[in-house]
Amino acid sequence: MAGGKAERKGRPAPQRFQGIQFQKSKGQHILKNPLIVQSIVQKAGLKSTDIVLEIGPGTGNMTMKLLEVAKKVIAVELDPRMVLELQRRVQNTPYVNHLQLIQGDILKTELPYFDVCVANIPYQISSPITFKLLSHRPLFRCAVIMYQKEFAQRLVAQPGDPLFCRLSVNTQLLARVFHLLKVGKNNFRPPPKVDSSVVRIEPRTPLPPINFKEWDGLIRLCFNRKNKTLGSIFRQKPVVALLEKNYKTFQALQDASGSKVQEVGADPSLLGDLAEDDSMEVEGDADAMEIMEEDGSGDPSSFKEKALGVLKQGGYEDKRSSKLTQDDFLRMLALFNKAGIHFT
Ligand SMILES: C[S@@+](CC[C@H](N)C(=O)[O-])C[C@H]1O[C@@H](n2cnc3c(N)ncnc32)[C@H](O)[C@@H]1O
Repeated sequence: MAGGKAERKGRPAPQRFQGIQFQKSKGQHILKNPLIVQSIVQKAGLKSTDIVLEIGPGTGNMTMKLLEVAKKVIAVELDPRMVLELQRRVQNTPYVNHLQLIQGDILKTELPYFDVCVANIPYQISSPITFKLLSHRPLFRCAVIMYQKEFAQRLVAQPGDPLFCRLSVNTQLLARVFHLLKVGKNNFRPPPKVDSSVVRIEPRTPLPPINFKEWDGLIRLCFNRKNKTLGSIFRQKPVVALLEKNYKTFQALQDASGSKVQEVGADPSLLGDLAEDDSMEVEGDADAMEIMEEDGSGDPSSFKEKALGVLKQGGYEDKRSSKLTQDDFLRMLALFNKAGIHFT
């Protein structure tokens, strides 16, 4: 049994399984409650024809259940000790030819074709793996993934929720997301410090025909200070300077080409960029920007007035990003781009 003897001198005994010591640096928290494993597999709604991608199978508690239902499981595991353990576990079972085990880092692995992804992932790769899946083509049917509870809450947060953020907007642009199940820390061995939640992700198809770099530029800017009005964000000197620079570059490109510059369409390879979980990188910190905010009494023909004019036209000037819907952001981006204002 994992853990072996009880605690020695107040230190928790090392957590082991079949001689394997679990490594926190690899997010190795094994799901030990069979009822939770069963519930996750059942909520994935698998068909007997499905190819399932499992990320981080570990010792294979979920893998064995997936093999009972799916046609094939492709499991990508970083730790060679876990790969050996899972190979040992599946051999001499009827499923041995239905499991393809790949040893490697899922973030560096070219994803194979799969219908459904089911995974209890290491939480440190939550954001990049979510966007890697969502930029994979052909699209999968759904993903049922265990995340740290707070991350899951941000994924599904709606406008007006305190946790509504750039992650919520970007994920929900690409997929419908549903909270399925809360999972307490004691269902894992060793127990992590945080609670967990299982989320279902269904990719949207087709995606809105927008340039994702432009989209992300706008969303970063808006969520840099999500509780400020958009009018106040677009009055900040560094923001005005950045947008004006983009504007001039775009105009120059148009002049040089002698025609309208082609907009980049909905290219899924650009989706990976949405994974970075920080806010807009306009030079200067938020407090400094407060001081640098323009007073609004400037030259009406200035670039700042042009940008504010777009906000007014759409009725956004007094709105806050924390309360805006996906459609609001899409409409705002279209208005800015129509006025020649760009975010990349
Ligand atoms: C939270 S454990 C889940 C284990 C098992 N699926 C379960 O539910 O009991 C995460 C697993 O992902 C593996 N892992 C960590 N980083 C990984 C990566 N970058 N690529 C693939 N697997 C990874 C760990 O070695 C570990 O086995």
